[in-house]
Amino acid sequence: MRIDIVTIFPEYLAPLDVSLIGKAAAAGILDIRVHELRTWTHDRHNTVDDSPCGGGPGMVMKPEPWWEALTGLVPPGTEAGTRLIVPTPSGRPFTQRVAEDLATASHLVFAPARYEGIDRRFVEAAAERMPVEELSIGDYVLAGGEVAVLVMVEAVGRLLPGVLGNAESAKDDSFGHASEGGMAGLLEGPVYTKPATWDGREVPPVLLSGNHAVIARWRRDEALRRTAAMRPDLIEGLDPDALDKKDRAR
Ligand SMILES: N#Cc1c(-c2ccc3ccn(Cc4cccnc4)c3c2)n[nH]c1N
Repeated sequence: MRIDIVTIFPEYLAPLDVSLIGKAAAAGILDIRVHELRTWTHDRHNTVDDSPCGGGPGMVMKPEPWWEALTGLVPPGTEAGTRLIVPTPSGRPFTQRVAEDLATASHLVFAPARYEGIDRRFVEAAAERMPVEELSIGDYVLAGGEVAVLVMVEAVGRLLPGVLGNAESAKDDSFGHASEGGMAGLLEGPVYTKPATWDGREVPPVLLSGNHAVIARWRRDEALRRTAAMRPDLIEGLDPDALDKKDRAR
């Protein structure tokens, strides 16, 4: 997967060189390219913003540099397989299901804006050339879209074949599809490691029993318990077929 990120703060995306995503890029699974939006400006001050039409606070990002950037990165006629992602507080929720959908694309272009956002006409013009997703990572207000891009690239990148090692798997992710069984659709339950006793606190004996069926049952019970406590909305949304008889007996 090729990922292009256009921003006025390229240094904000430095974390993508680290850890899981950095290793995936080094392995060639991801081809991540970060671009400075001002590359596509032509005035002496490399202007990317202007005052909002109709008045109001702040500044709005001009459509021209974004359009030139998009056209430079995705020349007309080469849009097949490319999706434009625009982080915005007014977008539809970015969820695990959205991440799974984006993971099927061959090319993602991210447009993290600043100020009050990008002139609407850029999104409208882009949508005539390729699918555009306006996405929000949560119900809080950030100062720009770069943090959202870090979140989205990690959530999507980890789903690509070869990114997670054999020891880890996205199969049982929280928020995954409950219908796939396992913990999918539920929050993660508690995790423990050695020592068996720490601070006078014991690891639950079942985890030391070696009985994998009983351990799996205990873990599912704990996942259900945590989900009911922290995210009852997810319980309501679970596919009934994904709940087995013992779950229903809880
Ligand atoms: N995804 C996402 C986001 C953002 C977000 C994303 C892009 C931009 C670009 C500019 N701003 C600042 C801004 C603009 C308009 C009103 N209020 C604030 C952004 C915020 N905030 N919260 C989220 N969950």
